[in-house]
Amino acid sequence: MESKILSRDVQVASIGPATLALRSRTWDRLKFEIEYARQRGTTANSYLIQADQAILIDPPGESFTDIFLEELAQHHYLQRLQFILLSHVNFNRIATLKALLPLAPYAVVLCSKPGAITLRAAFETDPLPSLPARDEEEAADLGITYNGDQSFRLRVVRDGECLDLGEGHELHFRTVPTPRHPDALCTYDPASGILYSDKLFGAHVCDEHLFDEHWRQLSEDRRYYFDCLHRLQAPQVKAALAKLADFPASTYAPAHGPLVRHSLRRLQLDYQTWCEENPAEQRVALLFTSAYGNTGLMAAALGQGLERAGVIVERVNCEWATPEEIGQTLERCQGFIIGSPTLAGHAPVQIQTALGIILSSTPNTKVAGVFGSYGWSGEAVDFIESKLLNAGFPLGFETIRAKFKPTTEVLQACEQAGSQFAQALRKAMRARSPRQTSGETQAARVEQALSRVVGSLCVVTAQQGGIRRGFLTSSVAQASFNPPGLTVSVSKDEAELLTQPQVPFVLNILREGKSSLQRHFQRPQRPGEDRFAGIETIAAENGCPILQEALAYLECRVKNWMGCGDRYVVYAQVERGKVLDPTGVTAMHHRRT
Ligand SMILES: Cc1cc2nc3c(=O)[nH]c(=O)nc-3n(C[C@H](O)[C@H](O)[C@H](O)COP(=O)(O)O)c2cc1C
Repeated sequence: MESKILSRDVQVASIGPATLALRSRTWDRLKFEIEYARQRGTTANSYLIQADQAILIDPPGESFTDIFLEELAQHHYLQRLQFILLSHVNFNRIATLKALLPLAPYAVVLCSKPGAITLRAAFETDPLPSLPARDEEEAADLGITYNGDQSFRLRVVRDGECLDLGEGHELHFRTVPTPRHPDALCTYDPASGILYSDKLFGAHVCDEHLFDEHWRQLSEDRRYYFDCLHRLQAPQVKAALAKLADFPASTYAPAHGPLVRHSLRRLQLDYQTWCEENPAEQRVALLFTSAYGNTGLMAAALGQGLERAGVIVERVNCEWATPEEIGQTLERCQGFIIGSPTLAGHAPVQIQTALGIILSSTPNTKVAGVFGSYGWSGEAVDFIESKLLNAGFPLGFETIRAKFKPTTEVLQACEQAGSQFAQALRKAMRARSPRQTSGETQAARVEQALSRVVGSLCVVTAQQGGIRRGFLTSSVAQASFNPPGLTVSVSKDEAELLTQPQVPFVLNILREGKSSLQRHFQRPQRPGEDRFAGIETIAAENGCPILQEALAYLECRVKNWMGCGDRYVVYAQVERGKVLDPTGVTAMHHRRT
């Protein structure tokens, strides 16, 4: 708990024979880079192998230099450090290296050939402070082989090369160049079964978990990390995976986030799938007008964020575009963002025209976004947002409003919103392209076609013998209007709860973006478990729990049911109900078949 109060620390733990992980942690967003936009903090992972010879793998960047070196010195006599491996070279890391080398004067720096070019250039422009004098006698006392060379020692590691540290730690190096890190190296240690995977298999997440026993909770962060870092270099990542496949690794030790041990095979398969994914073009229409340039500045920042996340942006200044051009652009794009100033209490007429086109001819499956600058009342943005929400468009980011000229913070928020929008778009596109089932049987075709029927995600909550129960369902449909009634399809286990006349229950309709509730109620209830521990609820008038984070709820009473195949269909009448979050969007379940 205490570590959450500290903004930075170094977590140290043994992860294998003679092997320590030193994770420099920050709970803050480390940098203003798109990959940190989920704001889950990050860890810069370093590793220390203390065999006959000692190697430090990947010292962290300069935000951690002092705390890291202080901690490292607690675990190793730095004079005796023989190797420092840089899996890739960046300027941040060089700062720590420059502080470390005078403390570890006998250490040889290892990196790939392209890494050595960067390193030499950095040391030429900003030379290393002179290292303490070294001599063979002192080296011998320390148990180090030393050839008397007084200069900074750099050794280029080639693909396939090995380095024997003793005690079975014979490191195997593989170069894994990508456009973003042309100098990247991965290293396998057979003594521990650890593959030091650098930028592969990581996540920008900071918490107490050293390993990935909570891997299900990491899936979105891992995917986000992949999308930000690797999506645009998928062919090179695929080649890297093939190169590393020979190593029988039992643990991946990445540069960021938890080490991968419990979900190693799963993450391997995920990476292979993500690399294979048809990089379907993602195109967003950025529609705006700007009388004095303020909304225009916001549009520029949003466009930048979208493009950095790999999305094609079609910018349309509605002042100059014809309605046909606007319509055609919207048709080509899977999402749109609309920005407007407020002038005399309204959006300018050109924006009203664009909005009319959207509302009359754009399917509400497209992801939308709203932004704009205003002076005092800002009606235009509110108006556009409410029209889009009422029409059922999902919003890819929370609407952004700037008072007059946007500040640097607002522009940063716009750029970040661009990347968030790209993620929402990707998610929506994935949901709309279900995985093919294998084979071309009639049953497979039926399953695929049936999966196109989507339902809102709901949690049914009820009480049985004083015990509160709840389960997730997406098989809900309105069945009657007067009186209002609905049907829920339930499994045979769940039917026990609802197949009784007049039994009350609450249907909690979930909100898009609240996947924690979904995950919670997805897993089966364990005997004796309080299903609602840690979940905020209030009691409905019928006595059943209402989930406070739901989008809306309906208090229902069972009237009838029938067995249908492997399920029961329950008909219930709705007695009361309320929308809890008028601006939220209903969460939908798109089946993966
Ligand atoms: C003629 C005029 C009328 C305006 N009317 C409103 C208004 O009714 N409500 C409001 O919040 N801002 C109003 N504003 C302020 C603008 O919305 C604000 O200056 C905004 O930054 C303009 O954005 P732009 O630079 O993208 O055109 C008005 C500005 C002008 C010049």
